[in-house]
Amino acid sequence: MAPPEVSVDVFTNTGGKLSTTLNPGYSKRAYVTFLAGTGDYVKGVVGLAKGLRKVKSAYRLVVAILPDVPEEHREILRSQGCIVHEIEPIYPPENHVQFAMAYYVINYSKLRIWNFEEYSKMVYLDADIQVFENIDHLFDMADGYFYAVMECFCAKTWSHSAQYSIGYCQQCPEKVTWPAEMGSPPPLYFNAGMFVYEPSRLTYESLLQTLRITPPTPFAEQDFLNMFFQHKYKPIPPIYNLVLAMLWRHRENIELEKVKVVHYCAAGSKPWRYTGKEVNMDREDIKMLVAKWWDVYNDESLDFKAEDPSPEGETFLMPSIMASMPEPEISYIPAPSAA
Ligand SMILES: O=c1ccn([C@@H]2O[C@H](COP(=O)(O)OP(=O)(O)O)[C@@H](O)[C@H]2O)c(=O)[nH]1
Ligand SMILES: OC[C@H]1O[C@H](O[C@@H]2[C@@H](O)[C@H](O)[C@@H](O)[C@H](O)[C@@H]2O)[C@H](O)[C@@H](O)[C@H]1O
Ligand SMILES: [Mn+2]
Repeated sequence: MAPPEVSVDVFTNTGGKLSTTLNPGYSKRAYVTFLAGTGDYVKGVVGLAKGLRKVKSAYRLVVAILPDVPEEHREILRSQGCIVHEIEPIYPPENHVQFAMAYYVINYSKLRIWNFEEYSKMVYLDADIQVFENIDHLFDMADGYFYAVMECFCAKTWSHSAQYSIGYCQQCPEKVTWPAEMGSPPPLYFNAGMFVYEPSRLTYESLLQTLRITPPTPFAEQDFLNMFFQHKYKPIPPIYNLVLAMLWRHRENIELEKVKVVHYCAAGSKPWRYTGKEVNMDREDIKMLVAKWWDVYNDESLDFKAEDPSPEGETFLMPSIMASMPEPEISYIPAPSAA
C-alpha cells in the first residue's frame, strides 16, 4: 500500500512559453539550489541548469552560494544562465552531535533561501538532482504548505533512529506496524533534497530563532525542517524526487518510467564521481540513470546562449533587494568545517 500523498492534480504546464506580463505571480517564481565549497558539486549545478533548459522550464535557476565558492565557478554558473546569489553560512548551535555525514553541517545554510522574498514561490533542488521532465506545474500547488517527497528509513544512516531499530519505514507502514507501547508512529518525514516552499521574511526569522534553541540531530537541516514544517508538510509522489535507494528498498512504490526528478543521493551515485564500485552502483537502473545525467551534462546544445530568451524576460531580474537587508546577527559557534 503506497503511503498517503497529496495528489498533484494542478494545472499541468507542458513547459511552453508562459506570459509573465499577465500574471505577475509567474515572474516571481524560480528554482533554487545550494552550492558550497570549491569542489565538484558545481558540475551538479551545471547539469541541473541544463536539465531545466532541456525540459523548457519557464523559470530561472537561482544558486545560493557560500562565500567559499570560487569566482571561476560563479562565472561558469552565470554563463549557464544561473542567477548567482551569495549567502552567509548558518551554523547550528554549539553541539557534539554526530551528523550522518560530517559535511551535513553546511546544509543549515540552506535556510537562507527563505529570505529570497523577491520570489513568491520557489522549488528547491539539491545540486545532485536532475529534472528529466517539466515540473513547472508544482508552482501552481496551493500556497500555505510545504511540499516534498517522503524519505525512506531503511538505510544504515538511520541506525540511530527508533524506526530503524524496529524495522519500521513510512514507505511500507503495513510491513512492520508501529508498536502501541512506543506511542504514536513518527509524523511523516520528507527528504530535504527537493521541496516547494514560499520565501517569507517572517518564516525566515522564525526558522533562525528556532534553530538557536534546537539541539542539532544527525540529519542536520533535514531533521530541523521536518520538525519546523511538521504541520504544513504535504507529501507529493516520489516521481518528483526519486531517492535512489528506493529502487532497492521499496521498488513496489516506484514506477521508474514515470519518474520526473532523480536524486543522486545514494553513496557512490553522484554522476560526476561515479565509479560503479560502491554497493548497488553496478545495478542496470543506476547505470542508466547516471548515463542519462551525463547525456544532459555533455549536451552542448543545452548550454546557455546569451541570445536565449530568459524564461521570465528581464522583468524581475533585479538584484535581490533582500540581499541588501542586513542579515539578522547569528551568534552561532561555528562547527568544525566539514565540507
Ligand atoms: O561539498 C558540498 C556538499 C553539499 N553541497 C550542497 O548540499 C546539498 C546536500 O548535500 P548532498 O546532496 O551531498 O546530500 P545527500 O542528498 O546526498 O544526502 C548538495 O546537493 C549540494 O547542493 C555542496 O554544494 N557542496
Ligand atoms: O543534510 C542532511 C541531508 O539529508 C538528505 O540526504 C540524506 C537523507 O535523505 C537520508 O535519509 C538518506 O538516507 C540519504 O541517502 C540522503 O542522502 C538530503 O537529501 C540532503 O539534501 C540533506 O538535507
Ligand atoms: Mn542530495
